Amino acid sequence: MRRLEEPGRRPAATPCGCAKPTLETGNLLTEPIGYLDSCFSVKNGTPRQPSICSYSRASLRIRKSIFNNPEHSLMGLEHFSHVWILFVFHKNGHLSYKAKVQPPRLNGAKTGVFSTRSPHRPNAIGLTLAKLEKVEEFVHLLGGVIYLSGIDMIHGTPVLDIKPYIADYDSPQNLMESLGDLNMQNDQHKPKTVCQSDGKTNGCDQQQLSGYSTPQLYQSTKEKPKCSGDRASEESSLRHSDAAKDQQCLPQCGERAVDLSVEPKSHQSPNVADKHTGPQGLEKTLQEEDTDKRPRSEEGAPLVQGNSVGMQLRPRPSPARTRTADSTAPAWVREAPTAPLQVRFTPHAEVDLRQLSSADAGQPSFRYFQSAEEAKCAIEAVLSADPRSVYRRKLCQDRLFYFTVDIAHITCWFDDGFAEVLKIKLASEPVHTMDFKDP
Ligand SMILES: C[S@@+](CC[C@H](N)C(=O)[O-])C[C@H]1O[C@@H](n2cnc3c(N)ncnc32)[C@H](O)[C@@H]1O
Repeated sequence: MRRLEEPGRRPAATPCGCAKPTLETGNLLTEPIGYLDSCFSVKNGTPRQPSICSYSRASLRIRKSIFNNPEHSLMGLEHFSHVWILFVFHKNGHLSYKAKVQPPRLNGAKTGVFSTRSPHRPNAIGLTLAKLEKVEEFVHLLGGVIYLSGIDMIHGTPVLDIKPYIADYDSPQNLMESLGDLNMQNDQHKPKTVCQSDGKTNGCDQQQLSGYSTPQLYQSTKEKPKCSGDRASEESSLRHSDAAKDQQCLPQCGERAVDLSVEPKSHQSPNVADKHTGPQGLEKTLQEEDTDKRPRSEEGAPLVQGNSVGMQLRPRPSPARTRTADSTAPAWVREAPTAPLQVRFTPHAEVDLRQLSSADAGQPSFRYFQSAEEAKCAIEAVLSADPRSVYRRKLCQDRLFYFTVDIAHITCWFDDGFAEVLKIKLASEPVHTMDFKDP
């Protein structure tokens, strides 16, 4: 039986003295899901990033004690080509509270720890994108094993979690209507503004401050975000548009590369998309895969050498899978159970939104959004993707749906193929920028 609380670890107390559950405070007591068997035994010589050596190999046996039904934990993972591994830099000796570090590439110069991948960090947590070579299900009394390549972790590394790499979610190229698309269409290559504060005075250059001179996180801009009034129809038309036309089009800002799907190539299954770039340098492209020169088994699968792993790679089962230029994932991660919804605003809701964003009449204005248009885009994006739970969508379709974003409390309803915003009011508890303040 797992112990949830260790002696000595106390849940943090609230100002009123009551104990707060550890998850609420972020004081997580970690329990490694397994310890890595790695081809690297010591830090010295271990690649500094996974992309450096795609043949560096490791395996991870999942500890059975972690789950109630351990045999299920790896289910479905074999459909992904890459995984994120979250781990502890256990050979660092101690946690590091140095705010500046000297990454090797800076050749002796220092920079802030959060701008680096340094192993010396306050929580000693590492993040590696590795290629998933094989998944071995749980057998009898033994925990399941995953086999990885392209790793930068040493033997014995405690692993905290595994998450699938999903190009649609994890690659900035595939982000829909990112803030960058909305606000920075013309200054993509400009360095970001950095404010340096000595704690007493604001050390920002006045020019740089222009966007931050109010207490808001963001200040309104005059720039109108390019937010399509009807994303749902845009998406579906893009999806179904003729391939030749698609191929001539390069994705514009705000468009999703994923939507410009090309006709599947003859060797691909129909739901395979060959569009995304992904973990660079980690995986071979489709073409390269065919010219792989590694030793092969009789079945044609590349044979992996290496004593700790000693495995033979088999072609993974490929049910409905979506393939990007560099990674694969099961099709379900891209195929939402429902088509994107059209989003409408009643005239009343439009007025509400304008009122909410008007800075006059003592009305608080948005803290995160830069304008009413941006707020509208955000609301559209949220609703278009149908934020309802499956239960609500299937069994309580006629219920009003509420959510809060920034200072806006939104009331809407759904029907076949659309969501309609009925009312937008000032939220009684707007989303705060900081829930936990420094003491
Ligand atoms: C620069 S870190 C990057 C790790 C990860 N990709 C990240 O960005 O969080 C990689 C280096 O950490 C060191 N390292 C790997 N595993 C470690 C462990 N378990 N404890 C301490 N250091 C480790 C090795 O020297 C390796 O070269």
